Amino acid sequence: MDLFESLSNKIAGKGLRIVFPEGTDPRIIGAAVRLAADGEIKPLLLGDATEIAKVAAEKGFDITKVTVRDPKTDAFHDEMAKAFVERRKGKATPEQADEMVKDPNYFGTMLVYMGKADGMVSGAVHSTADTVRPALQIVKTRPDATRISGAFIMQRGRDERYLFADNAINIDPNAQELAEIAVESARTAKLFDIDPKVAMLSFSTKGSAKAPQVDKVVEATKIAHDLKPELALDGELQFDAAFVPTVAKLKAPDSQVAGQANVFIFPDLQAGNIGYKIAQRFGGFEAIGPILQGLNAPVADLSRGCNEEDVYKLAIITAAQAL
Ligand SMILES: CC(C)(COP(=O)(O)OP(=O)(O)OC[C@H]1O[C@@H](n2cnc3c(N)ncnc32)[C@H](O)[C@@H]1OP(=O)(O)O)[C@@H](O)C(=O)NCCC(=O)NCCS
Ligand SMILES: CC(=O)OP(=O)(O)O
Repeated sequence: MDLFESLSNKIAGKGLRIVFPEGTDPRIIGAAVRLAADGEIKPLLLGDATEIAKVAAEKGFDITKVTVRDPKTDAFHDEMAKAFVERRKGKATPEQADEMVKDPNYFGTMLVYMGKADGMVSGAVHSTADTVRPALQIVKTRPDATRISGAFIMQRGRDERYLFADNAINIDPNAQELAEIAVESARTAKLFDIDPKVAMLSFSTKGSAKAPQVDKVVEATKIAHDLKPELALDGELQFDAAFVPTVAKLKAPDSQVAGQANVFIFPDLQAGNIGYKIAQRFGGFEAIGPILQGLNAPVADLSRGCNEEDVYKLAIITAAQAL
């Protein structure tokens, strides 16, 4: 079954509410209208109602089934500002909170934190830092996770599907952080029907190069094995050794993962972000994400280069993460 058919079946009838802080963007409005028409997700657009109605009319969207709220004038503002101050525990004054929750990304994140929305999708207009900072500060990590990272489902056709991480958050993770990203990515992969075989990527395969950057990946591989001994995970592997069976036989003949990997862990964000965009733009892969993993509640950060279809699909994934 197609991934989105399967996810749509999972969320059907649950009435999950997804908030979109960038309510005046035509890609967001278009996706929200489609989701409302499907009836499986209740979309909530944030922004000035007149402005949203104007953009919708210009693009020919019927927004009658979509709820709109304006963070600048919302009746819930005072209650939210109070909850924000409590959550930030001395890191925000009431005056700061008063202004901050008028920001759509903070308002949307607070709705998720306060249980008024099941998930949030933003980032079509805002940078990743501005999109995810509220989630890092307010929603925070799950009790059993220590780091938040960003994964992409990379899909080509109906059946070819991989997970890449971290492509969005941790700029230069140390070995411990990289190991935790790998373990968390395996967990995310299962959500999307991928039986994880995790490759810890490097420019070296099994000692073929020597450098501190390689040592970090070797160390991360050891830590990840200790964290989850039962997980099929190996490193350090170059991408060809991880992915191509004939190359794996030459470069890493004893590996149970080389040549068969489907979860690819990049050593840092330079490699991860560049890597996914190359697969997307040269390789014809659909890049769905970044899906934030390790958070207490689902918040997703779109790439600013996204289209309406990307928004629609990431909303379905975000709703599925809320189950
Ligand atoms: C995500 C990012 C914005 C966070 O950095 P920041 O805004 O400087 O955040 P801070 O260090 O001030 O931390 C803010 C809060 O988030 C928490 N935090 C930061 N990174 C975290 C992580 N990876 N996991 C869990 N919590 C994290 C901090 O502990 C802090 O919590 P506190 O305020 O309650 O003490 C930053 O790592 C970043 O810019 N990453 C790259 C994003 C990017 O451009 N990606 C490419 C495009 S997708
Ligand atoms: C994930 C990502 O690279 O986001 P953006 O393109 O918005 O920087």
